[in-house]
Amino acid sequence: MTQVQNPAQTVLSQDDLKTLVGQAALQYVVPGEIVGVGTGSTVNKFIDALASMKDQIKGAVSSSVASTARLQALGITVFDCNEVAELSVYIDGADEIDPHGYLIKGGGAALTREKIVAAQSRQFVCIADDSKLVQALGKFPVPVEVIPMAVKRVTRQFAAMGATAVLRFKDGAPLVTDNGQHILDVTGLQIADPLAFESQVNQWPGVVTVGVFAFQKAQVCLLGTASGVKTLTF
Ligand SMILES: O=C(CO)[C@H](O)[C@H](O)COP(=O)(O)O
Repeated sequence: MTQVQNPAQTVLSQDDLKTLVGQAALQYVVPGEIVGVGTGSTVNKFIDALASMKDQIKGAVSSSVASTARLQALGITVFDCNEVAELSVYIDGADEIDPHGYLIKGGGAALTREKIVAAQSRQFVCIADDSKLVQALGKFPVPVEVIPMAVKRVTRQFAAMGATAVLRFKDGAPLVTDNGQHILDVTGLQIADPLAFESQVNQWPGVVTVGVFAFQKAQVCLLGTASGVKTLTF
């Protein structure tokens, strides 16, 4: 584990920690290449920092409509995922990070495209404040993107394993993702084996993506702490 100190020992807000890790992630961006970009408030800090490198990179592949809009507003070219065979690095946040680099993601409802871009990248660098580091995944409700006609069926399948799935709403209606699907937020899960859990839920008809990233885990995590940025490698 390496650590960048906060020499003045100033009190850092959660927003400051996100800014710190967003800037620290620039060291993983390869000049002349296309970078994979995630979604969320921490990634927004990375996108803002990336603007300083926009003339050194070819552009980005984005994981959401929101990130695409932010990248383009800063003058960064956004490529379609199908135009790019492989990315050297994918930078994204997380809702939970365990000691193996397994993640829960999808708090921002972008999990499907995030998993696709992560799978297309040689290295996943996760950026987060230290509140996201946990011993075991599952306190944060696991987002699962589901085709609308399967919502009730998948809800019953989670109930059969003793968990509770709740349909996510936005502005008084079921949230519709960038892919036209819904999100179930699942609590009461025991995720002893994230790889097995991801495999199992992936097989249920109607499930598009489960927000446990075990097959697409992080290789590096830049964690914002009161004393600076800690680098964890998995
Ligand atoms: O998975 C995500 C979006 O689908 C985000 O990366 C995750 O929710 C963390 O977001 P934030 O940086 O705002 O805490």
